[in-house]
Order: sequence, then structure tokens, then C-alpha cells
Amino acid sequence: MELSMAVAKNFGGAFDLRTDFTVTGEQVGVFGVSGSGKSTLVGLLAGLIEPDHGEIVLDGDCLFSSGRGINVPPQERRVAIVFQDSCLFPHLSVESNLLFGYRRCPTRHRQIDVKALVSVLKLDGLLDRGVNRLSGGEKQRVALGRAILSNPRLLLMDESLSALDDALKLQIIHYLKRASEKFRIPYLFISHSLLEIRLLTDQVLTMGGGRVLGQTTPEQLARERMGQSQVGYINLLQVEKLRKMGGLYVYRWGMEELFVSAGDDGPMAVFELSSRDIILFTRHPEAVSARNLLKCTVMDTFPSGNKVGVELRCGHETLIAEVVVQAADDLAIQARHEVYAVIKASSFRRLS
Ligand SMILES: Nc1ncnc2c1ncn2[C@@H]1O[C@H](COP(=O)(O)OP(=O)(O)OP(=O)(O)O)[C@@H](O)[C@H]1O
Repeated sequence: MELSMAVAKNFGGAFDLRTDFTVTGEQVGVFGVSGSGKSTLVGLLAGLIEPDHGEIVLDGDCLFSSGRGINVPPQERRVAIVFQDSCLFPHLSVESNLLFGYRRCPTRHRQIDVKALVSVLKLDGLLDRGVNRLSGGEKQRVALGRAILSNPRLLLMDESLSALDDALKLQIIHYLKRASEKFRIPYLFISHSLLEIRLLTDQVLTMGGGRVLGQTTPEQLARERMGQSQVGYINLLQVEKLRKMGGLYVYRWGMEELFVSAGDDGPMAVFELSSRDIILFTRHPEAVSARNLLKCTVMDTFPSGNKVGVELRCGHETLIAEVVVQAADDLAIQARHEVYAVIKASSFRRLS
């Protein structure tokens, strides 16, 4: 997907949006605080809001051009939106909701195999059920399926996960990624949650005050914001359960074994670990109560507010820790040095 938007929209002096960007990618995020103009951007792209002037070009097709007098109607743009409150048709079954967009889609565009999509979204057993009898996560999966079956060339996800709890969020994220990859539908994922942006996108447009302020990677964005954040940098660790030992759970994380107190019986999990919960030693510490002692190599250090961020490599995995400037100086923490990272079993927070 290649999207260029050079447009202006002024809401009677109340809010002024101006963008001039081109982004290329399949999983693109739009990140910004509330009121920064994200939904307005979505509305402009979908054709629900008309720009005052400018041009919108998607994959070489001009959707809007004030200069050339082009304004493609929303239903012809082939851009589908999934909102937070997905507004399914309450009187229709799951199947009828799913097929709504499909039936309205011209036959030449019906390229998605309905059965395959139903299977990817795990909706097989629910097709006859009324949508009022679905859980929040199931409803979101139906909304996603309905949008995908309209065979869009671009899917817009506007804060569509923000009402879900962490476990449900991860479930939808998994389905969205699988469906997007299997059916080759790129998405623009709009969110004020850095976690969602990190889990779902590989590049991100940052918005503030009605402007696109920059284009970066989610990883870079997380590092840049780490200094201002109350919780530091949140490492996301995908792990596989090995066994239970005493009151602790043992997980495989890359080549390491991690001891975690907040485990469960599921085979896979994602844990959050704050950069502030990692203590660094330059020599092997003896007699430590913390359950995790990882030998790591320092890959990089970078300024983070009044602290120093430390990028560590543990086997093939990366961890970000942070230390105060004085500690970094005293310990002479620098690239290529070996250090030991010590982490308490109780420092991991389970996301799923
Ligand atoms: N039709 C409108 N008329 C006047 N002002 C509007 C209109 N639509 C949006 N705005 C204003 O534009 C600004 C940006 O709104 P927008 O919904 O795009 O922000 P957002 O980044 O999506 O916020 P959120 O994350 O809270 O949804 C807000 O100040 C909003 O009040």
C-alpha cells in the first residue's frame, strides 16, 4: 500500500488539520493523543469528510483532488473501517452480518473465500447466532470479518481495540494479523496506545495538533518516549511454557529460561517487563534473591530523559534496561561489554 495525503481541513477555526506525507507499508500505525486529528484523518481518507483542498492518492489512484475536481464517493474507494463500537446489525445473525459487505461488493471484487475467513477468525460455530448474544471479542471478530469480506484494498482500524481488555486485545491482534497476511489486505491502525501500535504495526505516523509530526518505527517511538514515561520502556516478551516449579512458572524465552510468578497453564504467553525492573551487574553477582540472572551483551546505550537506556542482547533476544547516568558512568556500561541482568520473578506482568 502506498498512501499520499497532502490535504487541509479546517473545522470553522475550531481545529485545523494539515498533512503532507507519503507512507508505504502493509501494517502502518497512526499514533497520537486524543484530539490530535487521527479520526479526522480516517474520515478524510474514507471519504466521510471532504478536505478543503489538497490531494489523496492510494496505490496510484486519486481519491480526492481539489485541483482536478476529483472526489471518489466513499463506497467506491474500497476502504473499510472498523470502529471501537462496531455497530453490527443487531437483528441479523453472525453470518448475515458477515455477508452484508460481501453481497454489496461487485462480483469481480469478491476474491475472499468466505469459509477460509470464517475459519481464520474462528467464527465457525457461531454463524447462526444473533450478534446480541456474542461476547465483546466475538463481536469485534465479526466486525473485522464483515470489513474484510467487503474486499477493501485498505482496512482502517480506528481505535477498534481500545475498549477490550488485554487478553481479548491480544486475541483480536492475532486474528487481525493472520487475516491481513492471508488475504493480503493492508491496514492503517489508529490508536493512542503505544502497546497496540507496537504489537500491530511496523511503521508509524505520529500525529499532534492536526499535523503528521513524523514517520518512524514503533520500536524507535517506544525508545523515544521511554524517558517521559512513568513506567519506562516496556519490553514485550513472547514466551513458551516449560513447566511449573514450586510456586513459579518456567518459560522459554529465546535461548533463556525465565522464572515468573504470574504464569498460568496456557502454552504461550506475552509478558510485559519494565526497563526499570532490570538491575545490571558488570560481574556475576553471588547470592541473589531474584530468580532470573541473564548473561547479556550491551549493544547500545542511548539518552533517555535523565537516565541512560541500555540495549541488551540475550541470545537472539533484545531487552531494554535503564540506569541512572551516574550508574552508567560508574559501571562504564558501553557497547560490546558483558553484563548480568537480574530480574525478579514478580516483575513480569502477563498480557495474555
Ligand atoms: N465536525 C467537526 N466539527 C468541529 N470540530 C471537529 C469536528 N470533528 C472533529 N473536530 C475536532 O477536531 C479535533 C480532532 O478530532 P479527532 O476526532 O480527529 O481526534 P482524535 O485524534 O481522533 O481523537 P480521539 O483519540 O479522542 O478519537 C478535535 O478537537 C475535535 O473536537
